[in-house]
This record gives sequence, structure tokens and C-alpha cells, in this order.
Amino acid sequence: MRVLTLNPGSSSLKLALVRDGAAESASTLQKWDGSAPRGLAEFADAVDAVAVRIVHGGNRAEPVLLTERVLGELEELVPYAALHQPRSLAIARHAMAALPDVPVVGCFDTAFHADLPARASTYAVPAAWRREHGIRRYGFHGLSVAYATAWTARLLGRPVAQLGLVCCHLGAGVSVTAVEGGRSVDTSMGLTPLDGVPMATRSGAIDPAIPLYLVRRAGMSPADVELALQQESGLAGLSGTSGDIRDVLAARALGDPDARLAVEVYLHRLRREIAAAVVSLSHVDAVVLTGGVAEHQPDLMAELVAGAGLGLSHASARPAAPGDGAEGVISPQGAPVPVVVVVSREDLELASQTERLLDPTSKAERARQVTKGR
Ligand SMILES: Nc1ncnc2c1ncn2[C@@H]1O[C@H](COP(=O)(O)OP(=O)(O)O)[C@@H](O)[C@H]1O
Ligand SMILES: CC(=O)OP(=O)(O)O
Ligand SMILES: [Mg+2]
Repeated sequence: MRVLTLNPGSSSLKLALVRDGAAESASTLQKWDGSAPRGLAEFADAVDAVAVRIVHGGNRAEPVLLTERVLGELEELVPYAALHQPRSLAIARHAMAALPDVPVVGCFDTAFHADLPARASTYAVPAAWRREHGIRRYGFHGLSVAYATAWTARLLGRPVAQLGLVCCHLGAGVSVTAVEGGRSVDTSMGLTPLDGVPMATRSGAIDPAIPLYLVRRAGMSPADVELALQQESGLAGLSGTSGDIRDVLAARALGDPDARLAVEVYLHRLRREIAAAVVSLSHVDAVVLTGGVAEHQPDLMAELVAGAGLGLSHASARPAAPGDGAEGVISPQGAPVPVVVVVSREDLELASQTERLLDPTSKAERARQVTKGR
């Protein structure tokens, strides 16, 4: 099956053409402004399906064939993922219009976390909020975590069912997920992708009283507070740069004290979330680092691991495999907890989920089931 995958993120739009589980071509629009990519109609004869990453799927645990009715339901989730959901839905609609004879499938970041145990998904807020307003932890980056989990199991030569993993997705958005037996048992992002670790421009978790204080005492509007927490906080707010880790690290290298503090806060909060994920697992077989920052910033990953405690360590001599754009084990041989860098392949996960939905008996799907031992 040939699947065109569309992955709208907060900082980029990634497109790939995947045939029977292998990517044939891929491209990324960096600093994407949300506008529709040109030329989708040209794929009409080249693809059997389109897969769209949709960040929020609510309680859905599986991908779904997109129709106007489903898109209308997903529209209601816009307030829960204000940066991402409108872009996901716009790109899905654009694909449906450009390729009217091709099935367009929505695959959800939240689906991997749909079975979170109640102790992890429940916020300690009044029952009426939870019942009437759907206030709960959903979790995000599930496509990336699903792929990284399967890849790590293959690398370690162990069945997914036996593994306890701490999986960190480090892109423009950042999250840490505890994965046990292939299932998410806890995760740092919450009702929205604003929760957890500080990100490129998002604050991550803050004292919930801070927005109330700003509205009541500083006279800010809720919309201004939201905009600032989404787009002017995180590494951007701390360092005064764009929030792209490359800019922050460049400023730190020039001795900028704000950039130094920004990296300290980022790493500290990331280590705290890693430690929090460890307590959600019965055992830890590996810490997995994935996403653009993990893939391209090996020195920062070494810094992260070196200061983390928890029995984590980084090989003192750079191992042969990892480096900019590479993946593999970055901890020394025999380390009690291996640390693994995985290149994020949401495109392959999108294509595989789409194939599973549209053609559950396909050759590629059967091969995948055998390799994954699921
Ligand atoms: N050499 C690099 N190329 C691309 N991104 C990089 C590089 N080095 C670091 N990054 C970081 O990776 C982030 C993008 O990661 P990615 O997982 O693609 O994010 P997203 O999907 O959220 O757009 C950028 O914000 C940037 O900070
Ligand atoms: C959910 C999320 O934050 O996604 P991204 O990292 O692609 O912005
Ligand atoms: Mg991404």
C-alpha cells in the first residue's frame, strides 16, 4: 500500500510517501505557517491512502477514516490543542478536497495514551469538572512513542510486552512517557500539549495559580495569558531567542547568561519528568530519547544524561553510531539502564496505522505483527 503521510507539528509540516512500510521520499516545511502545501492533487494516482497526524482525538483509541462528520467532532477538541488541532484539521480538509477519491485517515497522538490508568489520567479537581468538562490527562506524541517503543524493542532484542521504557519526545514540543508492556502508563502532557516539560515556546507545567494571578492582579486577559504560555514562554521566554534549541545553544556558547539559565531549566525539568516516569514503571529497561532535539543534538543529550543521576550514564568517548542525525545506544556498554537515541519516524507509524485500518490482512501489516511480536 502507498500512503502519503502528513505530519503537522507546532514548528513544521512533514510529508512522506511510504510504500509497504518503507519511506520512498520525504520533505519538511520548516517554520511552517499552517498554510496548505501545494501540489497534493498530483498524488492522485500515486497513493492508495493519505494519513494525517491529528494531535487530539479525545477518547479515540484507534485511527479513523475521516469524513465531514468526524472532522466536526474533532473540531470540538480545538480548545484542548489550540496550537495544533486547527492545523491538523485544515490539512485533513485540504487533502480530502485535493484527493477526493483517496481515503484520508486520521491518526491520533492521544490514542497511544487512551488506556492510561485512572491514577495517572485523573486530575485532582472537582468531580463535576471531570464529568461535565472532560478534564483529564490525555497525553500526546503517541505516534512517535509507539514507533520508538517498537524500534527499541528490536534494538534490545526483547519483546515489547516485557519492556519498561521511559520515552522522551524532544522536538518543538516535549513530553516524557512511561511505557510498560507497550502501553502508556503515565505521561507528562495533560489535557493539552501545554503541560509537562518547558518546550520551544510553551511553558510546560506551572503553578496553576499563576494565570489566575495574572488575570486578577495584573489585568491581563485570559487570551493574552494563553498566547504567552503557548508562544512566548519555554526556551523562547527564558532566553529571548526564537526558542529553537539551536539558537539557545548558540547564545549560550557566546556566554549569554539567559541562554545558560534556559538550558539549565530545560534539562532540570526534563530530568524531573524522567524521574517521575521511573516511579510509574515496575522496572526500567531503557531511557529512549527521540524527536528533532534528540536526533540532532548529541552533546546536549550527553549533558542531559550526565546530570540525571538515576544510574544513567553516557559513554565518555562518543560511540560510533550516534551523532548528528544518527541513532543507537549512547550509554556505555554494560550500563545498568541503556540510553537509546531513536530517530522519530511518525511517518512510518502513520502509514502502518493506516494500513492496519484499511487493509488489515496486507503483507506489510502481517510482517509488522511478526516483527513486533504483538
Ligand atoms: N539540526 C537540526 N535540524 C532540525 N531541527 C533541529 C536540529 N537541531 C535541533 N533541532 C531542534 O528540533 C526541533 C524540531 O524537532 P521536531 O521533532 O521536528 O519538532 P516538531 O515535530 O515539534 O516540529 C527544532 O525546534 C529544533 O530546536
Ligand atoms: C503535541 C506536540 O507538542 O507536538 P509537536 O512537538 O509536533 O509540536
Ligand atoms: Mg513533531
